[in-house]
Amino acid sequence: MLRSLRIFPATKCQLTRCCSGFVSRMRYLNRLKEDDAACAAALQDGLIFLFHRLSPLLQRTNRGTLRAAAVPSSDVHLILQRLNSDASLLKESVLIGCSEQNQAQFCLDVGELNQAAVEEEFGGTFIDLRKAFLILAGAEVPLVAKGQALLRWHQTSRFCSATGELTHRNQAGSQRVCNSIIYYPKMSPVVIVLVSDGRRCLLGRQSSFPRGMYSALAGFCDMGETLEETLCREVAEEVGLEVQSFSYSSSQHWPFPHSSFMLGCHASVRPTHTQLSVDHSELEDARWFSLEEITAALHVKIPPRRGDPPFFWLPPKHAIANRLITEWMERQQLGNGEGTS
Ligand SMILES: NC(=O)C1=CN([C@@H]2O[C@H](COP(=O)(O)OP(=O)(O)OC[C@H]3O[C@@H](n4cnc5c(N)ncnc54)[C@H](OP(=O)(O)O)[C@@H]3O)[C@@H](O)[C@H]2O)C=CC1
Ligand SMILES: [Mg+2]
Repeated sequence: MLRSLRIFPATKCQLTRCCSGFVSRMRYLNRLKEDDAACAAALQDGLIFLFHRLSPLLQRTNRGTLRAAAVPSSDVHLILQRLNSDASLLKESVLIGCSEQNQAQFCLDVGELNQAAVEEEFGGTFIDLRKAFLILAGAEVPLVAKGQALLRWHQTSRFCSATGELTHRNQAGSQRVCNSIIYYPKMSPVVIVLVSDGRRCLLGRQSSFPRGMYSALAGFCDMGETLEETLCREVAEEVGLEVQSFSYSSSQHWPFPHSSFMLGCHASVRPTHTQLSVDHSELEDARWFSLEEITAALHVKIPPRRGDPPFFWLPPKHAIANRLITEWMERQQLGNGEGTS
């Protein structure tokens, strides 16, 4: 069996950090993680993405679209006071990034407050993240994903699994400590792979997906597995195919189900061995799709509205599955569908 790994040329925005501020921003963020006083000071001038029981606050823009609300910390402080909240709530904010203007970005879960009252004060709505992911676009999507993942981790890591005692977080929220034991946020590695036979690509759907949505195949890495072992095993398990070659594309953090590190790949199977044997305990359906079908689906507006005729649609633009499918389509259009595509 041939199993080769090729690295795709990185896109400009991924690796060419030509703006000189990048290094200073990264060093600033690192300092905020290590220095509680500096982080507390940054919080006073920071921007906060609000959540209520892990659902992000979305506000309507002037153009009628929805976007995740990044609220100045001083405004959050005033509104929390108006809602009679304990001032210590603001300190529970977790550091998630730094804007190009060097303004620290945080997330905060106000789940202990009345949801309707907070929504009214901030002029927005808390929306379940899975639904929000189908609506949101733009640079703040990864921040919202990271914020929810970190908030979830803090909410489920309050006790030390060795001693049973309470753990304590640093101001940035990048770690929790019990005596000498330090806990860091955890992610599960997942391989996501777009399989092609050179002419068509393979998509599947789980019964839990929204109606009509198909995506690339994905699976969690087992302990001790390499990326390539997981990829070949998952394709064999889920659709009964043997991968001939594959190439790495790119990666993404994904907050579901509990924070996954998605490693995106393309894989090819022999055009003579494309008969699917779908494991229906894992996938409701899996099918080969032509270039024409994929091109049309990439232009469908999502999520479909109630009453729309049944059609298949693809994950949103910011999902790595969409990136893999778009890459495949572009290479097919260039007539370069052979090899690892
Ligand atoms: N960003 C994107 O574009 C996409 C992201 N994804 C993500 O990839 C993830 C993995 O894909 P999926 O097909 O579900 O994975 P798998 O094919 O590995 O199947 C999921 C099952 O694996 C078991 N499992 C093993 N390790 C873990 C772990 N660390 N965490 C949770 N379950 C585990 C569970 O089984 P049991 O409960 O029986 O133990 C679970 O139900 C999905 O959760 C989804 O969020 C998927 C498609 C697109
Ligand atoms: Mg799977």
